[in-house]
Amino acid sequence: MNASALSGSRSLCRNRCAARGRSYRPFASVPARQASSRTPAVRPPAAATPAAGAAPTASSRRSEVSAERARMEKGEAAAAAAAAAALLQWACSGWSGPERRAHADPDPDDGGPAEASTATGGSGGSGSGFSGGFSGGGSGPLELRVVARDLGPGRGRGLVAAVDVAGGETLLSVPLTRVFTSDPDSDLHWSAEMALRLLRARHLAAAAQHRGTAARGGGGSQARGGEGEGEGGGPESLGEAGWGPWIRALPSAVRTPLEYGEEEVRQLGCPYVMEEVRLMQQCVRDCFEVLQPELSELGCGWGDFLWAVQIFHSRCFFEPSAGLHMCVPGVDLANHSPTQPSAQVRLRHSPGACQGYDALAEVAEPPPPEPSRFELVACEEGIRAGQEVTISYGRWPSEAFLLLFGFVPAAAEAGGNEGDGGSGGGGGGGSGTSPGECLTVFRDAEEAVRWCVAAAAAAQQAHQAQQRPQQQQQQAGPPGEEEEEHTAQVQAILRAAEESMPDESFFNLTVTAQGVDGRLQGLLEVAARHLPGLGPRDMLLSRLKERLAHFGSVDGDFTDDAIRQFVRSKQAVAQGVLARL
Ligand SMILES: C[S@@+](CC[C@H](N)C(=O)[O-])C[C@H]1O[C@@H](n2cnc3c(N)ncnc32)[C@H](O)[C@@H]1O
Repeated sequence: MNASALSGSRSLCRNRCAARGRSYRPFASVPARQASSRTPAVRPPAAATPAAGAAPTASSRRSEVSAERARMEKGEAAAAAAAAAALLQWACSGWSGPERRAHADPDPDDGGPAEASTATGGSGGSGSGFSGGFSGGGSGPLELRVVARDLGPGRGRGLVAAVDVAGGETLLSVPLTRVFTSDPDSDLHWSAEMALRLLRARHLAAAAQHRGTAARGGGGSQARGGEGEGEGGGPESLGEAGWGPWIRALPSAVRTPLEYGEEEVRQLGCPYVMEEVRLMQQCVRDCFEVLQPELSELGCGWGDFLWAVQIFHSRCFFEPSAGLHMCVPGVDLANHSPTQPSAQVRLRHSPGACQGYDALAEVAEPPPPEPSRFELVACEEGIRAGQEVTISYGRWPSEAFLLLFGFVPAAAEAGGNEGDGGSGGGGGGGSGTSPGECLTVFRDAEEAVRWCVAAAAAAQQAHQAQQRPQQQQQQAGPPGEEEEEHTAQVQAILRAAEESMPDESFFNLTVTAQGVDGRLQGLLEVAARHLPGLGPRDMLLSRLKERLAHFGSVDGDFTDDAIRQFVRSKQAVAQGVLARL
């Protein structure tokens, strides 16, 4: 029996929607620590030396500094390009997929030509594409159909088709031995456990690289790896030190709300999300406290740990049947498209892992064992040369994107062609929101019903005050009595709601661009039957206006564009529903 595709993109979604704080708390609380800021991606330039005899003017100094900065950025970009190019070859170790080129040493530091050097046709685009690198284990480098390319601020690197690709063609195929996978038996929170292993691997890979460099007399390209890595060595032969090529291609900075200060958390506006962010931040601080002794031995501090945790939050797939988080070198360069992904991922298992393999082996020579592989495959429509290769990370509300990936899909991406600068609408979730976007109206049934009871009481009081101002003052009962009456009402409504919708869970009651969550609608109808004076529509209108007010204005002074995008997306949902009520 041949290899079989086990999972499509739907079940192998990027990460689990662990955006709900409850599922995120791994340990009992230990004392909090102050977050320190991450190392910036671009180091400040070294002091420039003024020309002999001339006192540097402010402007000459500025231009020297910016020239130095540009040189450093170019150097870093070239190193990043080489590392990403080497990564794709390393990741596809043992793949017999796209044909191999008879070996000619491609120059990974040379952006443009390097791209053409492994492509079988035109690159379909100019710019800083990177490919090439060392062999994945055969006689020459694989002629991959994709290259990694820097797509600019706000998107980072991505994968781009180097040639026209037919529908269903495999673009990358990574053995599971080179997939960094969570340990399901660990007592630690999944991302903390993976972070510790990543930092240990980084430490060991750097030491191995240093030894390799020293043995070669100090020469050699960084991207080509250290001791034993050069020709495709990986964790299967080198243990933890074998992850070097992947680690060197990881971004040096990742920014998710785990790095937000209190002011940025407040800018999010929504109390539910603010609470979620604070819970996640606390959880990661707690994990750091627990792991600090082991981290110190690796020479790692809070900044390193935070970086590693965010690497996994922003790059893992979640495989639900085994409950595993998987970070897949090379495939982790694919960006998200909410509506028009050009590729998808799947897991292929080795014949030995397939049902019927043993029976077949009795009657015929079985094929040689193959490791299970994680693959990136072009969608049916195929991909044009030069087009970005994107996948869907899943249909999540924007808080999930924000909390884990640190970005919120832009309205233009949600509704129209990516990068077309259009205003969105249609195609996605409507109103320029991405599919899966929703607005939490109430966290749960109890909060909803308490709110309805309070709103009905306030409406009744306002009405009475209008009718008989004096009498109303005299008739108000003692506060304790009123409280009891409200609690009894809340209980009665909750019981009635449970009876009318016995199979529903009432967690996270939402509205979307398409309409109102049926559970919320049902709950409001039950509440309205018990509370005189307010209909379900009045209650929803009033609560949505309240929720809209939480988000303030999108013209606010946001420090992170992801926050602006988040606020804009939530406002769009609320406004869309309000307009249709
Ligand atoms: C799996 S990585 C993809 C590769 C990444 N761009 C890089 O440079 O390494 C996920 C990260 O890419 C960025 N990203 C992915 N899709 C994006 C999109 N549609 N818009 C903006 N940023 C995106 C986000 O920073 C996200 O956390």
